Amino acid sequence: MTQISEIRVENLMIDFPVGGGLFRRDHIRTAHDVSLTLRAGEALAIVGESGSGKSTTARAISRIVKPTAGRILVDGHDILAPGRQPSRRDYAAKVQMIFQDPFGSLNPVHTIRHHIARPLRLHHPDLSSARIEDQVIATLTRVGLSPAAQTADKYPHELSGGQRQRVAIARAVAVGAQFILADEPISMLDVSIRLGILNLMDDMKRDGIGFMYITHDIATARYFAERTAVMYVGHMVEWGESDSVTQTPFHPYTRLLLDAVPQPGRRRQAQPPQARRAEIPVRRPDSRGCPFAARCPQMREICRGTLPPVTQLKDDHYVRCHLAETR
Ligand SMILES: Nc1ncnc2c1ncn2[C@@H]1O[C@H](COP(=O)(O)OP(=O)(O)OP(=O)(O)O)[C@@H](O)[C@H]1O
Repeated sequence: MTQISEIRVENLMIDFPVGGGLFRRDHIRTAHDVSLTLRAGEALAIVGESGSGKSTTARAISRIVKPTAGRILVDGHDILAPGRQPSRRDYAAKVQMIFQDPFGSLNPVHTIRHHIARPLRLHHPDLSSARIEDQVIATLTRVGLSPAAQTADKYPHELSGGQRQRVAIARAVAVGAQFILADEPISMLDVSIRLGILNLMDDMKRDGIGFMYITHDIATARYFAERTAVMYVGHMVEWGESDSVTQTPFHPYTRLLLDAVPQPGRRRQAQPPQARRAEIPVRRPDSRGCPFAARCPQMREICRGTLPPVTQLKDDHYVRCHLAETR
């Protein structure tokens, strides 16, 4: 299986039709000009509140959702271009999604062995049963589900939430995932076991697996991901090296997210009233202005009418904010 070293998303736009009659359909814009790069052995965190377009972006990369515009380049090859599309099965094996609720993706009537062995058989029809069993055991051991033979005999309901998420990761690895798009993989787990899953994914980075880590929690993004992109209503508002984005945040929305992170010994600052009151807006293809304007404590007149351009703050730190233009 050829190795993918980079998945680059360029200027992705995703619109969904909503309501309306047959001929006058309205659209909402879920992703606007999203550009990002996933690299083998690294994690990119996508951080933002509900509805910011994080999952839709991941679904476009995994080819579940067809983008309205933009390019997805896998090692330079545009997989959306006519005639250039890789086989769905091959791509799906290499680029896999895992979800918030691992129970939802496991079938309660089948053992863990079945869940790992079935995709292995599907993707490697030439493997003997003995080899499949060896791989099931090796994979369960690799994700920390030891003793693996005992775990393999169990049913999903006999495992804890953390163990089930490990099974979901094992299943992705078993079929040869090179990139894992992890959509809030720890948010439903007990706080005490979240770190174990993040550490497991961190180990897998060292084996060359690339991650897109979708989260509401900028604190775990900083812990796990080399790079972080903050999204707000379909727009990337700030991105770059995680340390730079989280230690020297520029965008008022990033600062709001960081301010909401509890820190021992620090009293939470009072948030500006605008940041608390405004509704999260719905964006349409013809929406203008900065998506965060209505909530922004530093909103200026230009923010209402003009989408801010991208400003480079440092070597690997970018922001879309009018305030950055007049620094
Ligand atoms: N198939 C669809 N049809 C119409 N609207 C959709 C569709 N899929 C997603 N949306 C809308 O797109 C917006 C972004 O959704 P998305 O799930 O990508 O956000 P998110 O940042 O991942 O949020 P969450 O953390 O809640 O999953 C939401 O307003 C959602 O309702």
